[in-house]
Amino acid sequence: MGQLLSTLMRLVNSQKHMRIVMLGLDAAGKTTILYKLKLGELVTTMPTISFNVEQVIYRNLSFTIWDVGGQHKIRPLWKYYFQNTKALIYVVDSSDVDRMEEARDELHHVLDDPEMTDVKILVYANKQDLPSAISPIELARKLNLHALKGRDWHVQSSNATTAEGLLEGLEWLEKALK
Ligand SMILES: Nc1nc2c(ncn2[C@@H]2O[C@H](COP(=O)(O)OP(=O)(O)OP(=O)(O)O)[C@@H](O)[C@H]2O)c(=O)[nH]1
Ligand SMILES: [Mg+2]
Repeated sequence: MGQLLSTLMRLVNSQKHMRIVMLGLDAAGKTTILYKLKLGELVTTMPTISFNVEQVIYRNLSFTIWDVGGQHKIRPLWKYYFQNTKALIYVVDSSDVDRMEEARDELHHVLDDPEMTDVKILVYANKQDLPSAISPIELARKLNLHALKGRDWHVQSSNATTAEGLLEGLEWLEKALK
């Protein structure tokens, strides 16, 4: 019995806990992604006015994912979620070509914060199902990711409504965080 308990405790303790912040412009698909990962369900979302937080278990990692509202007037609040963050998930609506520069500038502004110097960066090139969506390669160029010297980043194509690409993104994060 004692041995069983200690084996169980070892298993529980072997699970690594990681704090992740998920950001991106309004309507990029962050809340849709969070609940698709958490519940496997497509939820009807409203624009997030503060944040949602959920624990998502992936393999032996336990991610606490903070999904913070992306509307312009509340973006100054993003910085309050940076402390102790191991990774940034940055969600982009790949079809919203008119706002690519805005998405790029907000991302680089976040990454300039001293709290974010070591974070792994997973970009979901979301809404790939829409006809005007640009490719992940094109998105990496538009976001100027190649200028991020010495940073670990990855662009994952996704469709949050069907969950396509979401787990592949977490898989990259799991490896990057090892
Ligand atoms: N076609 C398509 N629609 C999507 C996709 N992901 C999200 N959406 C839709 O986009 C809209 C906005 O999604 P949200 O998840 O609320 O966006 P958000 O990034 O949380 O927005 P804020 O909370 O305002 O920052 C919703 O109508 C979603 O159903 C996708 O991959 N494809
Ligand atoms: Mg939201």
